[in-house]
Amino acid sequence: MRSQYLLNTRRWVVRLADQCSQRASLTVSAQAAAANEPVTDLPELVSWVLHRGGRVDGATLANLAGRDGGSGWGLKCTRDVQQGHRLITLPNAAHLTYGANDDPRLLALIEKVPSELWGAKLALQLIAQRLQGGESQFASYVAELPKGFPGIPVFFPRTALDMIDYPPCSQQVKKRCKWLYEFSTEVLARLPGSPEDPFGGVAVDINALGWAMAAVSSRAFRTRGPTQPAAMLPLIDMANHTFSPNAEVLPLEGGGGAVGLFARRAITEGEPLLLSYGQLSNDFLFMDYGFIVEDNPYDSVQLRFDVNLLQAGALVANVSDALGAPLDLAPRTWQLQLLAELGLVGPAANTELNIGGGGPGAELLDGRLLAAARIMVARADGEVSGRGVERLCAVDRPLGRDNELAALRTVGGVLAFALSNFATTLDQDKTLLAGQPVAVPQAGGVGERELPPLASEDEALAVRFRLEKKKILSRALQRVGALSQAAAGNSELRQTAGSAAAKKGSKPAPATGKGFGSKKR
Ligand SMILES: C[S@@+](CC[C@H](N)C(=O)[O-])C[C@H]1O[C@@H](n2cnc3c(N)ncnc32)[C@H](O)[C@@H]1O
Repeated sequence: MRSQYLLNTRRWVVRLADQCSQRASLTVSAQAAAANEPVTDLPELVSWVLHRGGRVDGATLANLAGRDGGSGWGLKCTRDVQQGHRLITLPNAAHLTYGANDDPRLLALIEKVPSELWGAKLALQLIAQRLQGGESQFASYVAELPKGFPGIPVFFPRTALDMIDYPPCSQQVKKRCKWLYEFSTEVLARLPGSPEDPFGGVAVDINALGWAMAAVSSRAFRTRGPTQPAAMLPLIDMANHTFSPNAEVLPLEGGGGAVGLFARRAITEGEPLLLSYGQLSNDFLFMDYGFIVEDNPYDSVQLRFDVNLLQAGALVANVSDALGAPLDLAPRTWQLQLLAELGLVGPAANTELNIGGGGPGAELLDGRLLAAARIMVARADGEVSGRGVERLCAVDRPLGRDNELAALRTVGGVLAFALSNFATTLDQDKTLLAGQPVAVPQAGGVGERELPPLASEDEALAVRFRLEKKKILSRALQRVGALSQAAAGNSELRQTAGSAAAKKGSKPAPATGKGFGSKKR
């Protein structure tokens, strides 16, 4: 079956090109993505590694579907091994990468890809290897790569894409689709018949490029450092992800680029061999790997700072000034100066704020967000000036009782505002995931419309992704509540005269408009 597949490789890519000419966008390749046919003859991959000069000692491939921390195929330990044991050795010759020995036409094409899209560079090499079929030294490896990558949002149909409902991620998906479309139509489509063509006249279309990009983003390693080409590491790349891995990939000393998969601790026979793909947010896991981790300590909600965001938060939380009027956060010169010191305004400002994402046990609130609120609710610069950026950002070190209560209330309003920007609530998402429909307000606020039960795995993944964002915002709101209680009961905090006060007993008002930032990568 595998050799037949190899013979068909060229035709398979052409078939994707045919599909693309009939359809406009990448989302149409969902069918190809859904066809995540199980890889066949997996032990052959082990033979191939041995044939390429590698070693396998205590590891094998296994179908781990349903096991914790893994999906589909993975690696497992075949005997008890000690910490530091080398389970797989992969010499340089078994790494799928690119370099000076490759076809100059391929290297010239790779050069056309911007350096930050390192995965796309390697994807072009993967396509070249795929088109070589049985002549490629990596034929066995390439043939056993999944034919589709379900869960990766660039392959989602429109309905599932819309369900992500989190602009930093949706925008990033659109950006990726745009790049795939432009590179395939403006660069790849012009290659057949030209002297620059490294693909032997085969039309490589957006679906073929999308497949290769997904294969790379979900499997490649950067063992040679950030400035060197990435590599696919056959067999080792069958290891699934966890944040508490029992294995790790390390370069071999004096190994001329060879790498090994090592046991990080003693591992018993039958245990899955799990790597950490990195301390990644769900945005990265979702977009690059097609899965998310529940209660991921590295996941965050990204907000884009703007004084208007604080103003919206103050309005939502009914923060009033000393005279009881709604707080007006039009910044004064000294406030703008302090916001500039925080790096939140000005030409070189970094306005990205993150709620959560610092790792296990880390502070959920963004110190710069609280500092900005402390500055903006202060009525006189003496309340906040001269403290230094670090002190202003210290979440657990209020400057004064009234200032802190108003600042925390404003931050709570910002979080509630961010939550209100989702089309559904956290509980409604849980209902949807339980297979039930939910009723949500119509756009414009008049009447309700029913959201039907989720229709696909893609839709369920999109809803699980956004549910995790809502959980982070809810936890951050709880944290604000706890900090407010502590500040209110802290008798050592000096009352700061003239500062804005949080109006007690008032409920957050509904808000409209998006306060999310856009994902930069
Ligand atoms: C490097 S591959 C690992 C081998 C893969 N399981 C396979 O069958 O080819 C990475 C892919 O495995 C899956 N995966 C890895 N770790 C996972 C996890 N903790 N939860 C869900 N899926 C996971 C995802 O589909 C991901 O894109």
